[in-house]
Amino acid sequence: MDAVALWQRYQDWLYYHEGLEFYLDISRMRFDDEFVQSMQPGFEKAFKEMAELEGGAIANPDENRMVGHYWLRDPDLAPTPEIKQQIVKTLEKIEAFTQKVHSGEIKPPNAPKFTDIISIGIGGSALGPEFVAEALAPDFPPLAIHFIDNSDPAGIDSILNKLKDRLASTLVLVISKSGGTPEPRNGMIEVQTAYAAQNLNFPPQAVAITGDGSKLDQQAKSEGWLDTFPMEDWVGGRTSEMSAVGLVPAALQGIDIRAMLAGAKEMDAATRIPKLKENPAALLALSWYFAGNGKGEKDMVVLPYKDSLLLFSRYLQQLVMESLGKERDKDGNIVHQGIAVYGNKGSTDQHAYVQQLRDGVPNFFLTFIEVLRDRSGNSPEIEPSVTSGDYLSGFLQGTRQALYENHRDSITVTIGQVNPRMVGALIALYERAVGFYGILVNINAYHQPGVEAGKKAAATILDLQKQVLQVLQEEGTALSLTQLAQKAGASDQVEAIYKILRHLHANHRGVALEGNFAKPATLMVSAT
Ligand SMILES: O=P(O)(O)OC[C@H]1O[C@](O)(CO)[C@@H](O)[C@@H]1O
Repeated sequence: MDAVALWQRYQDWLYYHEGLEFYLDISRMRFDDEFVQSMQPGFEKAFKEMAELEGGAIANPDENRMVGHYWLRDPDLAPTPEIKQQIVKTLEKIEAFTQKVHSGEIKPPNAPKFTDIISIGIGGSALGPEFVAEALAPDFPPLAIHFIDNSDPAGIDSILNKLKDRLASTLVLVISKSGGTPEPRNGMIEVQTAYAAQNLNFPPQAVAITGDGSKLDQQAKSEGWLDTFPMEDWVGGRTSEMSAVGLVPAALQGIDIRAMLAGAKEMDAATRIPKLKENPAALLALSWYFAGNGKGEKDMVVLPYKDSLLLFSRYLQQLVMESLGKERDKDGNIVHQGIAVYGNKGSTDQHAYVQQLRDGVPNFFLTFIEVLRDRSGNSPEIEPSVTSGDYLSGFLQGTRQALYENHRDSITVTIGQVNPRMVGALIALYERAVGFYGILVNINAYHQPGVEAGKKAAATILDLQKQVLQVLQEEGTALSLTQLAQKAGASDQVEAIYKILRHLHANHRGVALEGNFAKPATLMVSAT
């Protein structure tokens, strides 16, 4: 297609939302009218099912749950007055709590005000708050946030060391919908231990955000924690940014959560329109389907040309891959669905992997995210009539063009600026696009059965570790790995036992390994 035809295609397919100052350009996806026609029945179904979901249908049948993240930003849509009340009350409670923390009315026992937050959570209980903090937190927030989103002792130390002198004024948010996920539980215990080491009383500085009646909820209530906020049963982890999970940390950092909710509500309204060309989420889902042939054959590379949106691709990774990455469709057929997502930011990534994108294996499509406003205030000129922002903008256009010329398709999302309203809108846009795509490919986008397998296997390893340690202590003599496995009743688990022992040995955990480490079968193990 020549430049004139492309310009026409751009205009034919441009979606623009005036209220949000939001543009979606899918003109550089090479679908034709016949493809669009063929997708119409799928979209009819998607619009209908999405309306049912918003109306309170059990859209996650495996877990017998409603899917209600859309109600969080428009409580009038909630299917019952009780749910509506719950949403409104939680929001008011978050605002009242935040105001009191900021004013010092709610304060830690040994300091005049809270200065910092440690937010402990993983997956959907971390990625949204992390993305939003990076995108929107002011340079000097009322409370500075630090995330523990893993069970890595060195990572936890790094945060605790930085906060050593400020633990007395640090508020701890423990975020877990289930209240039983091991990583946040471990993080919480590590932080509690650090508080105890400084003779600080943990409960008056701790807040739980969790499902009603969960283990964490019970603990917070029985120990008299500072407060608890609910995570509703009908909100999934990866769509929880606009629930207390995302709103509490955002509000505490001074981010305008009402604006985030308003932006999401506006985008929800736009993506509720049952017409493909007038619905930006449907246009995204159409493009994803086209790119990967409805089978995820191409990866989604997300490249925001704005530093503050760095974590958007990481956030989308969970939203898209945990939602769409499914072995079976809704009829039980094996389909192995999904779309792989990666990316960081432009133009930075142009000097990392864009070489391969341009010239290498064509197994992806791109999503450029362009932000029109360069900065608040004026820019100095780097060269006559050229600013750094002009360069960034030029790099985006240039890369889009160079990739297209080499048959690499792309979507471009353009927004006026990165502010709470727009971040809310972007989250809402992708939540809906994922929902539509899930319906198009007939999978349940709201469960995550695959994650359970890894969790169960990890629990088995930890049980095996306990068994092995017990045998070693009882034996009191050096054993080969095979002997130890036999005595532990796990003859088929020699490799797992070897890895457990190697880790314990490296950490001086009462286990000595001797022999040739290049030939693990020769190793002898004893208790120290
Ligand atoms: O909030 P929770 O219950 O601790 O779960 C954390 C994450 O773990 C998962 O259940 C599985 O990874 C995610 O869906 C969820 O966001």
